[in-house]
Amino acid sequence: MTGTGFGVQVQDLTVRYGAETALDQVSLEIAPGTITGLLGRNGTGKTTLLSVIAAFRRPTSGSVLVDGEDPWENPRVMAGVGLVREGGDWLDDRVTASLDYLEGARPRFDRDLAERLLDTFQIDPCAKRSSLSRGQRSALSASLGIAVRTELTMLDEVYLGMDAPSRYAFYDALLADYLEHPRTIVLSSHLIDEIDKMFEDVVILRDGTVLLAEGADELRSRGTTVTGPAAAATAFALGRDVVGRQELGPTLRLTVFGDPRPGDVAHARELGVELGPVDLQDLFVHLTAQPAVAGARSDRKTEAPR
Ligand SMILES: Nc1ncnc2c1ncn2[C@@H]1O[C@H](COP(=O)(O)OP(=O)(O)OP(=O)(O)O)[C@@H](O)[C@H]1O
Repeated sequence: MTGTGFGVQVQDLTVRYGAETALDQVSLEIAPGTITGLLGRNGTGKTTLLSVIAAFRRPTSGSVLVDGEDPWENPRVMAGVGLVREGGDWLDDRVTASLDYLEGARPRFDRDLAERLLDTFQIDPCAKRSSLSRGQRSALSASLGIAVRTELTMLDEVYLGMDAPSRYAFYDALLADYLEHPRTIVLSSHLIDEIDKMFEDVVILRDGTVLLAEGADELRSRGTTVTGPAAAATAFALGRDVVGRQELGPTLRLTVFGDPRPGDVAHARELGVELGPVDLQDLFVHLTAQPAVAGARSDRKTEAPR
């Protein structure tokens, strides 16, 4: 699903807050019409990056292009860019006033959808945002973030305050609307296991730099789970980078990181172990816990949209 929505090119982007360097020479690309997971541990620069892309903040140096143009004071581009944060501080206090505002200001805003989502999350449109619980404020922000349908929609950990049923309702609603109305979506998070199936591309930030930027499937293919009798699984994993271990009675499941090797399938069959796919969450924890990873790319080359 590509070609609809705004693409983003970030080149050598540095942002400093006084002596603190939040982003250091970051280069990456977000293809139009994709869902990208922007991942990183706390304080790695995710919000700062999204704020610069949304033109809330000027970079210290480097450049950002959204749909081919500098977004700063650019009404055409900004009309198609939405950055949604958890607390809904971008919204009016009265929910209906936010709906009225978005209807006037954002041509693609779907009020019916917004009202249906508010109903799903049991939010009274006549309520005041300040009277809602934290989870309801998150759900309000997330609902309007979906319904606004900006060509580039960035959701910055918007679902953190929501309980599990609400989060799953949000993921379902976002995916359904994305399939019907393709656009570019960036989801920032450090909680990955619930949403990793949605990502087509993944950017992982670490200490203000790009640790890795690639297709989610490509990243997943760099890890394998090995399941079988403990001795056999251990024999298969010998000399490999083991990043996860789970004992299930006499059975052992190991998660190994690294590109598959020729002969792996035959070797697994000989040993009587099963090879399977890996969770992005496991790889994320491994990659971001370590000082350096061989093979991780420090930037993302320009790619034709897939
Ligand atoms: N307004 C600010 N003034 C000074 N330092 C800041 C400011 N905003 C962010 N920082 C610092 O910049 C770095 C990156 O912060 P940022 O909020 O972008 O990270 P994040 O990845 O979004 O974190 P989290 O997952 O915790 O929300 C952190 O070290 C943070 O302390």
